[in-house]
Order: sequence, then structure tokens, then C-alpha cells
Amino acid sequence: MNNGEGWSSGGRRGPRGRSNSKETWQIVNRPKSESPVTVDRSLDESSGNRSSSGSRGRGRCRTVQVYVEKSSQVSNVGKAAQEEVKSQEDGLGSTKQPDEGAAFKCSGDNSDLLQPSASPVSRECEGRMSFGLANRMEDVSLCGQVSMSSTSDKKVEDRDSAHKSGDVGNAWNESNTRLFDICLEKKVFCLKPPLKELNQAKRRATKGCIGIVIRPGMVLLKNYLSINDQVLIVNKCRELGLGEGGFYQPGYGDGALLHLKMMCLGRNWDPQTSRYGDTRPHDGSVPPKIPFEFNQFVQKAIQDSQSLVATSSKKTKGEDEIPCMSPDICIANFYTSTGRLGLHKDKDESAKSIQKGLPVVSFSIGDSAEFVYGDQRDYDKAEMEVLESGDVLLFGGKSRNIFHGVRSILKDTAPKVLVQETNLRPGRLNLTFRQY
Ligand SMILES: O=C(O)CCC(=O)C(=O)O
Ligand SMILES: [Fe+2]
Repeated sequence: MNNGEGWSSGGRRGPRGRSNSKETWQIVNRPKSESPVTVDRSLDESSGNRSSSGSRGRGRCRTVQVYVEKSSQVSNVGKAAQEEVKSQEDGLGSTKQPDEGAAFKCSGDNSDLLQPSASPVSRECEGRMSFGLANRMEDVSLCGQVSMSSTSDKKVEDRDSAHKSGDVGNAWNESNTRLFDICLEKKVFCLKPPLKELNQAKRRATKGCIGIVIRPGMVLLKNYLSINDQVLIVNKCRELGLGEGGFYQPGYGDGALLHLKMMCLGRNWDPQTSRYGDTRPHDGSVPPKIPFEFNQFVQKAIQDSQSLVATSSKKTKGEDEIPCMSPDICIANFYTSTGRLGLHKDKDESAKSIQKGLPVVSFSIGDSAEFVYGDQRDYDKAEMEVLESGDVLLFGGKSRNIFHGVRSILKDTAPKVLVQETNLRPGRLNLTFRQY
């Protein structure tokens, strides 16, 4: 997480409501893509099949404003490894410059390693931007893992990868209530990391944080959660997920299964009735409380999004587009590599909450996901963003009622160091925070 000292416009206008911010951000228009993103129609809930549209995360024709954060995330673990990565980055032609006063920091305190972007950037060149910070690396010495999932996990996996149809074998029943471990047991043996993995880690490390106003009320904070924060979130979710009210295989009222595992924090959301409640009907369990740290992350993300929006528009206050929100619900989803979620609206929160446009705040951790969204429940018209580990997406205000879903999980895209630290199983952990 950054420290949120404000976003600024790189000259257009100063940040709102923050006395110590400096104008170190760049606003650029996101370049338009010629070819619209189309979501394959074969991605219907009953087929379980998908073919790639070939257009990944670069969006339909639209202009959004992109802000590049000069600072980035830092790990607490493996300082020596950070040094190693830093020197590797330098070798790659890093444009590292002295810190000019951090406008915004992700987690950690290595602001001396941070630097602003030298020129406007486009999303297409994100991967090439160099911020001179080994932000996402905690340890580059990767280890090989022999993962062993338990027999019970395997059974759940099999059901999950089945079609969402009315098949008796795939219908939701009491046996779907078995708790699901989002992490794997493992045996670790050390290997020299393959060059490809080191390069992947380096690319992630040099990306920095980028804030994008996708549309009014919808903000994407790329690379926002540090590896440390991600490790904390995974560990907490694992612990809670194996206890009362933990991860289970949810199903709809018609018996069909969702293609994910779920755990609710704060309040239970019941897919059978589409209602929130204090207990989980199938086992009477009380949902665990939302960990304090999670709420802090959410508050920071909202503040930073509001600052971002305020600097991007002369007309709007950040709070008008992204209202403040105190989450009392968190829905944690775990998608295995075959997981997905059809286009839907989040509409079961209170009428007041929705009316006010209180944002849904979504954390992505682990493998990347193809996230689709639009104003209609129409895959052909939907736009798409690839959500990567550490990204935070907010949709509130005018975007509170968008249709959205997860088209696919992109295999083997989780940061290696995250997997190494947590044994997170292949797949993606997503947390969505809401206020009832
Ligand atoms: O996994 C995601 O990114 C979206 C999850 C979601 O839309 C939900 O839980 O309602
Ligand atoms: Fe949703």
C-alpha cells in the first residue's frame, strides 16, 4: 500500500485537500485501441469453455487518464535481494533519479529509491517504464516446490472445473461445504531460478504504481498492494478460510455451482437467496470479522482514488465520483485456474448504499484475471482489464451499477515471490469490500 500523500496533475492542477503533496504525477490520455475487445461468446456458464479473443486488457476505444506514481512498493523481507534486483535494474537502463518529494508511496519506506516518470506514459508502455525500485521483490532466490494438495481439495477441484449445469454430480449439496485451503502443502527444495523467472520478477519490480481513471466512478490502482501486504492478506485469508465460516464451494438456488470458492467476512452473502445475513444458512456459521488491516488498505485506496479523480478533473471533487465507504462486508473469492464469474451487478447491498454510489473496492492477488465490465450484460459490448496481483479496482458513483465479471484466470502469472512466501495455490484470490 502506498502512504497516499496525494496525487497531482503534473502541472494541470494541484491535489485537493492535501497540504504536503507535490506535483509529481503525470496525466496522460490512455491511447485508444483500434480493435474493440470482444469477449468470446463461448464463455457461457454452461460450456465451461473459452477461447481467446486475442485482445487482452488493452481495452476498447476509450480515453482514460493515467497517473504514474513516482514511488512504489517496498518489501520488508530480503533487503539484500532488493539490492540485487536494483543493480539488475540499473543494468537494464533504469532511469532512476533522486527523489523529489514523494507524492504517494506504496508500502514500505524506501522512498529514496523512488523516482518520477520522466515523460507521459501510455498503458502500452507500462511494462517498459523504469522506476528504479525493486518494489515487488522480497527475495529473488526462488525455490522449487513440490506441491501436494489433499484428497479432499482434489474432490472440490473436480467439482469446480465441471460445467455449471444442472448435472446431479455438480449440483450444490451439503458436501460442498467442506472447507477449502487456498494454500498448498509443499516440500521446498532450492533451485537456481530460471532466467525467465528472474526477468519476470524484474519487470514487476520496475513497474511502480499507476492510477487510472477508467470512467467516472471507476478507478484502477495498478500494482498498489505491496508484496508484503499481499502476503499478509493471503495469510489472514488462509487462516480465516480454514476456520468457522471459511472458504467453501457456493452454489445457486437451482443447484448450479459457482466457478469459485467463497468466504464472507463481516456479513454472509447467500448466493441461494442473493441476500446478506448474520449467519451462513447451510452450516449456521458466523462470518469472521474483517481484519483491521484490510479496512485500512481499503480506506487508503479510497482516499488515493479520490485524490486521483480530483486531480484529473477540474469539475469534480474526488468524493463526488468515489464516495467514502466503511466496509462491513468483504466477499473473498478464490478462483482456481478454471475459475470464472459471469457478468452481474453487485446489487444486494442496501438501497441507500447503492443509491449513494458507495464504491465496491476490489483487491486482486495471485494469478491475473481477465476482468470484464460494461453497462449491459453483453459480453460483446464488454470492456476488459487484466487485473494483476496487487491491483486495486474501485467502482462507485456513476459506475456502481456496472455489469462485471471474470472471464478467465491467466495461468502461472502470480508473482513467484508471493507464491514462495505463502504457498498460495495456483489461482486468484479476490476480495471485494462493500458497505451494506
Ligand atoms: O473477482 C473479481 O474481480 C470480481 C468479483 C465480484 O465481482 C464479486 O465478488 O461480486
Ligand atoms: Fe461483483
